[in-house]
Amino acid sequence: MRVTVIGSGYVGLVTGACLSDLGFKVVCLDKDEDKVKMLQAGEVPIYEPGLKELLSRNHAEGRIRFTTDAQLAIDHGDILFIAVGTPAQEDGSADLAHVLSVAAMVGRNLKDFKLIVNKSTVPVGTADRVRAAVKHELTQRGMSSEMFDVVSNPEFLKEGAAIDDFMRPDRIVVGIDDGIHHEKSQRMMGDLYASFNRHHSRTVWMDVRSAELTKYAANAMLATRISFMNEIANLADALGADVDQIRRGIGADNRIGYSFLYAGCGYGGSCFPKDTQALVSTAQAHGQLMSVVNATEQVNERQKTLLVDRLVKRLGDDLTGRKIAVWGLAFKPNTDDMREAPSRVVIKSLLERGAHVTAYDPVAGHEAMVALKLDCAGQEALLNNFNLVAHDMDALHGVDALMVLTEWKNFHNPDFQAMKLSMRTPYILDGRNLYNPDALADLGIAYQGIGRRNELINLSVEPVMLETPALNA
Ligand SMILES: NC(=O)c1ccc[n+]([C@@H]2O[C@H](COP(=O)([O-])OP(=O)(O)OC[C@H]3O[C@@H](n4cnc5c(N)ncnc54)[C@H](O)[C@@H]3O)[C@@H](O)[C@H]2O)c1
Ligand SMILES: O=c1ccn([C@@H]2O[C@H](COP(=O)(O)OP(=O)(O)O[C@H]3O[C@H](CO)[C@@H](O)[C@H](O)[C@H]3O)[C@@H](O)[C@H]2O)c(=O)[nH]1
Repeated sequence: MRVTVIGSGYVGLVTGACLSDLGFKVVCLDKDEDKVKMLQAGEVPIYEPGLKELLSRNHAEGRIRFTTDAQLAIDHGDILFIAVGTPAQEDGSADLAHVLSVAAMVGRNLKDFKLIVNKSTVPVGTADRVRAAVKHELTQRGMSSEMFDVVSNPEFLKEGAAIDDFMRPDRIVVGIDDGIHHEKSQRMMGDLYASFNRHHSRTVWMDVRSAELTKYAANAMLATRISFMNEIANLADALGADVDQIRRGIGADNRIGYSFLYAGCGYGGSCFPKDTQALVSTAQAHGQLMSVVNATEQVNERQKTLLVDRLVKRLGDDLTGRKIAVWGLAFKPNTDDMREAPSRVVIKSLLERGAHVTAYDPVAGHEAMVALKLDCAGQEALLNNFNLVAHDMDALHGVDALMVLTEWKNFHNPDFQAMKLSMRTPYILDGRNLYNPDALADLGIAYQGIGRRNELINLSVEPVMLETPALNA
């Protein structure tokens, strides 16, 4: 069986690389010529651990190719994956333009039976729309409209751990509807994922609509856990309790489990924010309420501003003359993805208040500049007060505070003594709860985590007063 993957982003490239590594002959199609040229030259346009090695090995062994040639790509695969973006529109609903344009392109190029597998995250009913778009093109060409099937196979990989997630899935959700091709489609999907089902079946078979909704339900559930813990953390701060102890206390209950209970400065990324919005939007369109998911989003919006609110409480609303360091820009470690990263909200807010921001991220610096330029469109002067540095310690010279926004491994055990010497005021706002509050108090570093008994912890290190009294407001 041959595989074509349409869309060479995080999901498409990982899918293509992993399936080629399992022995399938894969063609990856993308409409972005620059991206395809890079891939053909052995470069990888995104940062995802292990991806470069996997692609170059399978490319060298002739199992994976990259192209912009739609006809070649459609001819190649027995299975055609759709893995293009489904970004949020203004009203929160998913933009299906890329998915439907791929469907039409498939219909224009189809010559014999193909199984179209939708891997993009799409609202319920999208498979029907894909089917209709392909049929429309086939009918235009006077061809049989029965020479394809559409199944749903949502993807559950996490960025930063994408290859491991793909190669060792908890489950594989496959939605297939009744119809003349049902048996054939089920057999093809079974063959495709046979390597993952050897010991026990990880495939959960269902109908297409349920599969489409399963993806949103999974992301909304995970996002809800995070927002729930963020609210517990904020309450813990007010009450003098420690959310990390609470996390361990509740995680030990098998019914709850330990995963996705980490409080922090809000969730970001290309999935949770847009998928929760899309779910709410779908529910609205069908006259249903999604109160829990709505609340999850609201809590997350508030959480992204929490660190700035705390800083302002200490230093005043006007941060002119203040220097703030930021460690971590990507929405999570091990990725360069800046989509909906909390750092974007934090940095813009600091710049708008007049602060000078010096930031460091091990890999996302370039993407961060692109994102911040977008965020500051029309207010470009704000970026005069922003600079990126190449080493974490370089961000700290003379700063009034350090904000840690992404839990990259190399931030876990920094040289606190050296940091203290470098900063104007030793004050850390830890958005990912990396540090031990008591240890930092002993070192004489003012510290605020998320839900770490903040009201009780050593904030006795007073902020430095600036020379111009107005700047101390
Ligand atoms: N990123 C993740 O971690 C993740 C995980 C699971 C599911 N998803 C879902 O998978 C889908 C893809 O996400 P992504 O992060 O890989 O997106 P992405 O933006 O990284 O990549 C999408 C790619 O599709 C290409 N493309 C767009 N239209 C095309 C067309 N007509 N023909 C060929 N190529 C086209 C773009 O050029 C781009 O390279 C989304 O629906 C997303 O919600 C993403
Ligand atoms: O306990 C936690 C876990 C995560 N996060 C934050 O949540 C966001 C998302 O993290 P994660 O889920 O690890 O990364 P994604 O790559 O966005 O993966 C999510 O979104 C993908 C796209 O739909 C799904 O495929 C994955 O299953 C789902 O975990 C990040 O900002 C994290 O910092 C927390 O704040 N606390």
